[in-house]
Amino acid sequence: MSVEVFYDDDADLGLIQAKKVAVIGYGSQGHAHALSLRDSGVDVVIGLPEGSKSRPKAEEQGLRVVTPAQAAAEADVIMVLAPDTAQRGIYAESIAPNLAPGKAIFFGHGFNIRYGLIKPPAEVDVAMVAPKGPGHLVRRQYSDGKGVPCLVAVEQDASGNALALALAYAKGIGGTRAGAIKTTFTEETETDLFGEQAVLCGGASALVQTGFEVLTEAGYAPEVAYFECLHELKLIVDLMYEGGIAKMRYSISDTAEYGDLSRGSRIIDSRVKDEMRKILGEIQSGEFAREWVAEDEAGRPNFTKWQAEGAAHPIEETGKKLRGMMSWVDRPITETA
Ligand SMILES: NC(=O)C1=CN([C@@H]2O[C@H](COP(=O)(O)OP(=O)(O)OC[C@H]3O[C@@H](n4cnc5c(N)ncnc54)[C@H](OP(=O)(O)O)[C@@H]3O)[C@@H](O)[C@H]2O)C=CC1
Ligand SMILES: CC[C@](O)(C(C)=O)C(=O)O
Ligand SMILES: [Mg+2]
Ligand SMILES: [Mg+2]
Repeated sequence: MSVEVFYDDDADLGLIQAKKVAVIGYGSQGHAHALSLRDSGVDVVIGLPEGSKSRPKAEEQGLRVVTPAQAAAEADVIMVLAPDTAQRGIYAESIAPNLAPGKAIFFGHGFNIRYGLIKPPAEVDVAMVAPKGPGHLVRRQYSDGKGVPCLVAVEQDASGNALALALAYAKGIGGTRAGAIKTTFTEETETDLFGEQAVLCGGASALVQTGFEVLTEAGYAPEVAYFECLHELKLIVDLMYEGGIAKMRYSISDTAEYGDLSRGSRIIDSRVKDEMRKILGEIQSGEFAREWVAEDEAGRPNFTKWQAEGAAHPIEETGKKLRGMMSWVDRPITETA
């Protein structure tokens, strides 16, 4: 393997325990990083605006909450875990005035650095610790004594110790239990955006919805269509996760495997591959980033419309009804402690 992977023994937790860490934002990633760092013996302060709805939650969970500016002023390491579109404004208003030589600014995703929306001064370390999974799973895995693999990257090494500090941070959230892979801000940003748009979120959601539509429009029961197109996807993906596509194909019937081998490439055909390449091009050129920043600045008209359309899709109503009957779906991933 050509990538460098670091585990617990390669990381010195003492490096991050010796620093004060400000976590800016307390959402999916923010709560996971802050609680796990605290449980790893790190001095953590949360930075949130006065009116933030995340404030009571962080305080109930025993964390000290101050404004982003105060947190940035107090801390040696500032981890920015606010929404990507909010980070540029938070940086200009609250972080930049509180940076000083010897401090470090960390990110959970490289978007703002990769697209030049944030340009930290040369005297500070700039690094990334990006878990390869949703924040609620990051916290749950840490609490269960495990970890979610993460990517680490250094954009600017003013101290000469930025990678060691990033690895210490990764250890504090359980990342080096599973493995921390060294990468760059560019590679993390472009692959993360591609993965979520073409495969994991955009691709998978469209595949599931379209399959459900084809079955129900042909007169099959929505409940049966839901099982075939959504529910069983987890069971199939669990097998892929455990042992790759080969293990999934080993476990399914010969009939399913023949259908997979003979029909799959008719669904994901060369037109789909060309479209994936186009999407990657928009990410690499910065076109997607410009579009998303403009959409956010305009008050997210398309985002809101598409979100509402997705929520109103008939598969959601069917799923809500069916999940209520499934006693084994009893611990939502978004429930963490
Ligand atoms: N979601 C995930 O699992 C993953 C996210 N990432 C990256 O992590 C970062 C955070 O994303 P995510 O956890 O999804 O974010 P969320 O949307 O879940 O949470 C954002 C948090 O930031 C707070 N916030 C909003 N505006 C400000 C502000 N002006 N100043 C300070 N805090 C603010 C929000 O508070 P309020 O509740 O008041 O809105 C909320 O607590 C992003 O860079 C993202 O790309 C990386 C890997 C996976
Ligand atoms: C797949 C979506 C993701 O990239 C993630 C959980 O890793 C995100 O930005 O939320
Ligand atoms: Mg991701
Ligand atoms: Mg992402």
